[in-house]
Amino acid sequence: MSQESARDRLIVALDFETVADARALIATLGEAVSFYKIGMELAYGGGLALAHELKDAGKRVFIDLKLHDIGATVERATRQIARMGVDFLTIHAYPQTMAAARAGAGELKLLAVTALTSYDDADLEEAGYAYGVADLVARRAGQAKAAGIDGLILSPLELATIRPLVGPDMLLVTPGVRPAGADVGDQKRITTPAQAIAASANHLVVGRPIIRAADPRAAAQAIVAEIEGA
Ligand SMILES: O=c1ccn([C@@H]2O[C@H](COP(=O)(O)O)[C@@H](O)[C@H]2O)c(=O)[nH]1
Repeated sequence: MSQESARDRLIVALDFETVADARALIATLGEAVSFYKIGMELAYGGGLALAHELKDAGKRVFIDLKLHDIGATVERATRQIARMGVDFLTIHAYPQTMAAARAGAGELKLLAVTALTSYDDADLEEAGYAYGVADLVARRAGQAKAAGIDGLILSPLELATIRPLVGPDMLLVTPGVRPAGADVGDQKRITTPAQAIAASANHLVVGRPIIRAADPRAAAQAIVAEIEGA
């Protein structure tokens, strides 16, 4: 059971083309949101600098760059990101990548991406994997724990089987979250916020259902209320 407040368990994905668009959303959300994710789209548009602004404003920051390269490069890139003083960084859950990131991370918390939430069994087979989603996520969860990784990115559908495997201290962070009736988009493995929290997610990552909502602040507050009531 997470000790964090419902508000602190929601991470809003700043999936915008420009820093100006991201700043406008952050201003709209105000105190309703305390934790933000900067992913590839915004990072490649100058958004990494926003991480410092967010930290200075007392927010928590998750850098979602899903590092994966030869070990030396991953270790050095992870060390650079750790110097930014952010809270979470994603890496792909390959053993070499996880070991290298661990070596560079210091106090920065690492989250290993097990199987993207836009993938189902057929997508994994097409990509050449010998495992379906359930087996691949379980295998990578075990490897991440052995590598001393702090947490996992997985879909809420895997929480019930993975939590007992990794124990209470591993951070389980789930994209693939949709309030009832929300547009699913390209996500394939989803639940509602309440279902994800009830299944032991520490944090939920939500993008479009908030950032593309007609009233993003109300959408975020509704998800925080759903987390609280779960
Ligand atoms: O497996 C993964 C890993 C990362 N993501 C990221 O989370 C958000 C989800 O956005 P929505 O708009 O709520 O679908 C997005 O930034 C992804 O890059 C993921 O969805 N699945």
